[in-house]
Amino acid sequence: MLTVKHLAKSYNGTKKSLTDVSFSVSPGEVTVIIGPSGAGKTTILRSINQLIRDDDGEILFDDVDMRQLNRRQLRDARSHIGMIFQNYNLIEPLTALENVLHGCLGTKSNLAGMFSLYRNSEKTEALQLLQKVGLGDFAYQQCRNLSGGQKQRVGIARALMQHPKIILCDEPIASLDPKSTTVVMDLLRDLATNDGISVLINLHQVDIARTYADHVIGINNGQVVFDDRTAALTDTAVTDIYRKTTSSERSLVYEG
Ligand SMILES: Nc1ncnc2c1ncn2[C@@H]1O[C@H](COP(=O)(O)OP(=O)(O)OP(=O)(O)O)[C@@H](O)[C@H]1O
Repeated sequence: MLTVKHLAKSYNGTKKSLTDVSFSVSPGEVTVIIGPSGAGKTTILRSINQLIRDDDGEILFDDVDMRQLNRRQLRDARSHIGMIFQNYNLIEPLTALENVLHGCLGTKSNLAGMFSLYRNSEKTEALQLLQKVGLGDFAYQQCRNLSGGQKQRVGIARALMQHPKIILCDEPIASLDPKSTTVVMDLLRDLATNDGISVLINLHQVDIARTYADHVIGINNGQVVFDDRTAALTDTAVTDIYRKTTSSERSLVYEG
């Protein structure tokens, strides 16, 4: 359903943040990307829905290359891709319900979106989604009054409002305590297993990757150094993924 081929990205024209990155994400699976800080995990995730423009490669989402789409086509494709962020990206003064409703803005005309005109069926669905993530009683609370774990669950409900085929999560638990981490990861796992939604997650916590992932991709220095089922993620493999790159290896990546 998602295949990334030979993706390359340089932010400043010389240093390559990604070099020839290829991998696939299967339907209904949790795929976790791990790797040291600065390895390129966020760059990969943001390239998939073209929040940043990569330099080379293919991003096949349901066999269509995201890189070749015009603005309207890209907006349409993005409406099937949910995003979950470390800092939640909610509108804090608005209620949980209003934030979830924002998930369907991508399907509305500019005018309806500007005036936040939602159908009753959409409001009902947003309430149901808040119940699904365990926040039925918080629908009318301003998001600024919610805990981090609750905010992330609002973010998940907002993504679900898009009826996504895939949810991209950039360090979704980085700001959460262990209890909230479990709630959020259980929820993401459940969406893959029971709703058939593909979930692609950038994580720093190897133990969480081992617990929740079907498939792990290891990135080091802008390159894929591990791509296998979770059972193959041995301690040796983890050490290799997190190894420091030597200056000669880095110079390979720096070449133009
Ligand atoms: N906007 C930018 N301008 C210039 N360089 C950037 C930009 N964003 C990222 N980079 C560089 O690209 C490389 C990959 O960054 P990226 O944020 O994708 O890594 P990451 O693996 O997600 O790191 P972290 O785990 O710390 O979030 C790093 O060397 C980073 O400094």
